[in-house]
Order: sequence, then structure tokens, then C-alpha cells
Amino acid sequence: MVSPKSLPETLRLYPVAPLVVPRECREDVTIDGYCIKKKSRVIVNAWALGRDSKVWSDNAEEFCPERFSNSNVDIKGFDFRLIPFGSGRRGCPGIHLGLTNAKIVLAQLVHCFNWELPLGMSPDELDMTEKFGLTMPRSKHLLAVPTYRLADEIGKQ
Ligand code: HEM
Repeated sequence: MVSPKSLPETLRLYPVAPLVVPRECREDVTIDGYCIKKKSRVIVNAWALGRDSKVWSDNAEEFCPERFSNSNVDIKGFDFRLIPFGSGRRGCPGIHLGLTNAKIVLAQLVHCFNWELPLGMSPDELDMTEKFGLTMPRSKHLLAVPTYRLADEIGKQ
């Protein structure tokens, strides 16, 4: 079942860019006891933030869209617990185009086709391991079998 909360939950567990663009520190600063020198490069790990059990509780590794019900955490860079589009002046300028595209493509795929996993495989058996890099694709391709469902609808008319 696709719920409106599936999108933030997907981007929490599988941010497209696991590490946001490095930032350079403009002055010496101490944060949480860590001294960061002027000119140091800081890399923020959005993937690790999304799986921190101190933030997301003990079920941080589970896909659970309901965690965003009654929550004001958003994905637009205003809440540092979830930053799949980065944050601040160098945050992603393509956020709205990216989100709109993702929704349109998913909606078309679900609207036009019925989807099944091959050989009676159950969704629990899917290997969701990621491959790390600049972006974070699945390490194994998703194999799913589409059948065109609109043909049935047209036939009924
Ligand atoms: C779901 C889709 C997308 C995701 C998850 C995404 C994610 C990101 C992230 C994490 C950053 C780094 C932000 C930071 O360091 O604070 C970024 C930067 C950027 N993104 Fe996206 N992006 C997406 C779509 C797009 C699209 C559609 C465009 C353009 C049409 C775009 C253009 C850019 C540009 C130009 C930057 C660099 C901004 C800068 O350094 O000032 N992105 N994006």
C-alpha cells in the first residue's frame, strides 16, 4: 500500500545522495565537544542521520511510513533529522521537480500495470541492500513482472 508517508520514509532509509555536498568551515567552532577548525571540510552523512536509533527509535531500520503520522518532520531541509535534499543555501534547487517527477512516474506505473514478483517470491524476500557511491542505487536489480491492467478496464466499457 502506497501512503503519502511512504515518500519521506523511503528517502529516510534510501536517500538518493547518502553524503551531501561537503561544506567548508568559515571559523573555528566547537559543536557537541568536537572542535572543527576554520577551513576544515565537513561531510554530513544523510544516510546515517536517517538510521540513527536515537532519533528514529529502535525500529530505525524498518520501513514504517506511520512514523511520520502526527509528525512535523519534513524533507525540505528545515529539519536536520531528515535531509535527503540537503539544507541551506546549497540545498537542492531541484527539490520540487524531483519530487513531482518521482510521484508522476510512480503513479503511472501503479495506474497502468499490476505488479508481481517473479516465481511467487514474497516482498519480505527482496534484497534491499544498497550500493554506496555518490548516489545509492540497489545493489541487486529489482525484478518485477508487470501486466497491463488498463486493457481489462477498456474491455469492460
Ligand atoms: C529526487 C530527486 C533529487 C534528490 C534526492 C536530490 C538531492 C540533492 C542533494 C542531497 C543535494 C546536495 C544538497 C546539499 O549539499 O545541501 C543536491 C544538490 C543539487 N541538486 Fe538535487 N536532487 C534531486 C533532484 C534534482 C533535480 C531534478 C535538479 C535539477 C533540475 C537538481 C539539481 C541540483 C543542483 C544544481 C544541486 C547543487 C546545488 C548547490 O550546490 O548549490 N536536483 N540535490
